Amino acid sequence: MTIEEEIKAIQDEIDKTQKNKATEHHIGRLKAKMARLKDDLIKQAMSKGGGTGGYSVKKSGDATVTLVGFPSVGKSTLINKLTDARSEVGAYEFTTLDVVPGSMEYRDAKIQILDLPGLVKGAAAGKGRGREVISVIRGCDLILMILDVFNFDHIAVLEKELYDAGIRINQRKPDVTITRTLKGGVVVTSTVDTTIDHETIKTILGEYKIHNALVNIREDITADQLIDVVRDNRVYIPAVLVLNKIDLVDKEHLKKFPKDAIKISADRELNLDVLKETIYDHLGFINIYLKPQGDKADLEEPMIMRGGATVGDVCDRLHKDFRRKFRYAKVWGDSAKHAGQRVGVDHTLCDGDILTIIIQK
Ligand SMILES: Nc1nc2c(ncn2[C@@H]2O[C@H](COP(=O)(O)OP(=O)(O)OP(=O)(O)O)[C@@H](O)[C@H]2O)c(=O)[nH]1
Ligand SMILES: [K+]
Ligand SMILES: [Mg+2]
Repeated sequence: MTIEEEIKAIQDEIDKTQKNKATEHHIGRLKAKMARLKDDLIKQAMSKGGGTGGYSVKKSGDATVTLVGFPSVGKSTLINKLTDARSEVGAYEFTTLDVVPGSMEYRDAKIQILDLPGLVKGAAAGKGRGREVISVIRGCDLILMILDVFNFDHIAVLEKELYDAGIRINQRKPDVTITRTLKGGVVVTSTVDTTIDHETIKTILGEYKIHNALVNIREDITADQLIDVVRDNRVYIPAVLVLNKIDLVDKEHLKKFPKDAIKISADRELNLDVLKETIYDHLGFINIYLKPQGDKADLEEPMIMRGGATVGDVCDRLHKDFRRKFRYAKVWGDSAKHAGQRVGVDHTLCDGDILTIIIQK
């Protein structure tokens, strides 16, 4: 049996198993097996490429957004309208074979957008340079899932490919920690009621050969989410649904699509301003004002960071040596307990904070 066939066999077994308390732990074991096989598949696909032919994409700007979709949904047409890029457009599939970067300036932010080759079914397992495309997607800050009015049902395939590649869209990392221990078995503590029972948790960990660990659960999670925590190679990225080519259908027909999809025509430039605003909002930028020691803060030109950024992130942005040479920082603003609070690299900043960084000379 090939890995694909094994995965299929396990999926069939999960599908035909009645879901109830008595079978929960059997299903948990099957899911863990399947997750492991999918990881094998990804590894296999990567080694086949021999490590060559990967796209080298230099990140630039304040954040990176990728255009993800099936061939010919209009990704290249869109990047040409949103940025300074000139990516080839064609009425045939796989016009784009490379990653094409563009830069969009919006409000005070410089946003990098990457046009990608079309993703197809089986991409996560390496089809159509799928692995290379996926590794670019894994590194981005926001995914635009591009669909067109003719093939909206492709959404399920896109979601599955991203999922199989370890990309979790519009999810937070579960608030669960697993700490390996030398003995004592698997001990589960939880601060909330959990839907999966402790036996199932142990079974799933056992599938990954974890027989001694402290599992601390602070949020109710599914078996699949527990597997994600065990695997620890998942990325959590926000995504926005974009429906292109709306110029080709009438208003009545458009009502059939989900409300939260941004409906555009890249070619006719319909609704692109709404899309830009949505991109900006989803990236959750914050402004940080730098204040050199003993001097006034620069209130004219804030530094644009992503929400959740730490003092260390600001150091990295300023200079490659800043984190190494860092001594301490002082903060004024919403993140500070008091004006001028002394903080370390792990301190999380808020929008509007004023920051002084002190480094070794
Ligand atoms: N009517 C209409 N056609 C569009 C629109 N956007 C793109 N197209 C057409 O759709 C076809 C495919 O566009 P591309 O921009 O090459 O699509 P792509 O997603 O980059 O395709 P690949 O690179 O092959 O994956 C071209 O013929 C475009 O002119 C749109 O908003 N409306
Ligand atoms: K095309
Ligand atoms: Mg293209």
